Amino acid sequence: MATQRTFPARRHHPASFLHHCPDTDARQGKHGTHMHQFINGQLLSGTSGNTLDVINPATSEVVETVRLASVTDLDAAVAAARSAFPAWSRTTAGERAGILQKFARIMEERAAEFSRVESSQTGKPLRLTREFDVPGTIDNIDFFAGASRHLEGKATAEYSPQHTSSIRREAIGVVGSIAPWNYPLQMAAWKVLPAIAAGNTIVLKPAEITPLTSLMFAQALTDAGLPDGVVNVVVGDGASVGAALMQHPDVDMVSFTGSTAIGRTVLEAAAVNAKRVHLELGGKAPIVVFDDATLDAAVHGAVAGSLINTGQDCTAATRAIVHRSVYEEFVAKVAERFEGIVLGAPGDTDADLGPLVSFKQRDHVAGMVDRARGYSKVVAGGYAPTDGGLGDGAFYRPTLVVDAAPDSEIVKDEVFGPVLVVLPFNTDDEAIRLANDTVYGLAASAWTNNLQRAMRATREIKAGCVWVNDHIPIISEMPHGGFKQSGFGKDMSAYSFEEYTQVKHVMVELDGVIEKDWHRTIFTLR
Ligand SMILES: NC(=O)c1ccc[n+]([C@@H]2O[C@H](COP(=O)([O-])OP(=O)(O)OC[C@H]3O[C@@H](n4cnc5c(N)ncnc54)[C@H](O)[C@@H]3O)[C@@H](O)[C@H]2O)c1
Ligand SMILES: C[N+](C)(C)CC=O
Repeated sequence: MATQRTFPARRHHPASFLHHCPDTDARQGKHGTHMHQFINGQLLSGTSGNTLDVINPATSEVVETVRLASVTDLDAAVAAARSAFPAWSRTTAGERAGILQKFARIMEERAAEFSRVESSQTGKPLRLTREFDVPGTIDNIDFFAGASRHLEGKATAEYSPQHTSSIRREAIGVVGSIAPWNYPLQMAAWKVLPAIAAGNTIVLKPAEITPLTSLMFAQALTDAGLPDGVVNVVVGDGASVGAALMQHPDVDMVSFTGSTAIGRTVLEAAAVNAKRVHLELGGKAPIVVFDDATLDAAVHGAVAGSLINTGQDCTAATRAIVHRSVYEEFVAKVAERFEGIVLGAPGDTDADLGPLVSFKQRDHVAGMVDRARGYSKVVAGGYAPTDGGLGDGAFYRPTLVVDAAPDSEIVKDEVFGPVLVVLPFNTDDEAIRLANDTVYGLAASAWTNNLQRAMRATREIKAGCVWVNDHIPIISEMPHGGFKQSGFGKDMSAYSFEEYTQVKHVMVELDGVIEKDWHRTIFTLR
């Protein structure tokens, strides 16, 4: 199934899931539905009194207007999840798998709709959502349907002569999850699926600017037979509703994907009640190109790996660390390919790349590039295009930066946009040192035809994933997650499933005696 997860060799319709809603008249707002909370199996309106427009960043059109959740809405969602937990956690693995299998088939039927809505709320090319986001999500659902039936533990046995010990792997309870805006559908899937497959219930807060496919996802799960309250989606802002979810006394585990800065606050909040924490944070992935690499393959990998999802990918190639003997050629070839990249709106079939998710994100990217001009050289891109109708969107040209010092902002900090910086190296030791010269450790790649070099890179680069001669592919069976300040815990794979369970040791005394041997050894019971 590797093909459906790899980056594909790229006009907007307003998002709509109105036909899933029970009461059209009550729900309609100027730009569509106002029912953007999914609590206890019902689509509801948020009660905070604040609204937020979901905007297609390719066109600046308003897709939907969301009435944001209040903390009271959040409390209702947590209460629904709490009350659904006893029954859901006692379902058999086979029952949970059956619902997930049905859900996967529903998602297949609605794939075009999911792809369209995902593109409209993020500006992503339909090519990307059709070939990557939606099929990847369906494969994930099928994976976790299977994983739910593979509870693992050590063998039951008499490790003490008087007792039989066995392992139970149990659900944790109510999970509070927070997701970012870069892959809204996939992130919802990565949070929800392992949690419910293991028998937990969940309250998910998607990024408030891209909530639509998370709501559709929850609704489709209900259509597949998921009981009310098992999955709840609350659309509210991070500082109030997000923080309240992480601190909620009735939430047993928190799972957060987003920036390292907010991740730290999540960790602090979880410490108060000693909650289990799962953090998937930022990245600054190196792509290390040795002198024996097939250079054109490395150039392709650098272009696709840095520009996927307009660079808004936590594993995106951001720092090309290139042997000095091939450095000039590498820079020239990447710059040429960057210049050839076509930008466009989701439905533009010629387009390779969409816009940034918002004008705010574009300004952040442009600000970092503008500051970098003061200490480095921008050899491709570095501006927001206005020709060909792109002026209405948050577009930014693929940007290549050279001659930056290893400790400069553009090399050290996460840009989260279509920007690649290239650094030269002379020795293998220097390459590995530069690759590890970051607080992040999410992903990395090494490009070489020398087996020993490849093996050294996979062993010595401190990252949760090291690719050899590729950069970006992910697969449901294998874990995704960081080292260092990229967080801890794994998404996807059996590792993720296990994180949403807790291991219980059950020890049964076998002989039925009142005074046990160990009592006599350490007590004189009188
Ligand atoms: N490691 C991974 O798997 C992974 C995947 C995708 C994105 N990311 C990271 O996410 C970041 C980009 O996403 P972003 O800008 O949405 O990140 P962000 O940290 O600003 O926001 C992420 C989520 O946290 C919420 N939030 C904001 N303030 C909060 C608070 N005080 N308490 C609780 N929740 C709060 C937001 O509403 C949003 O839903 C990048 O750093 C990227 O690397 C990591
Ligand atoms: C989800 N993933 C791994 C595709 C990219 C993270 O931002």
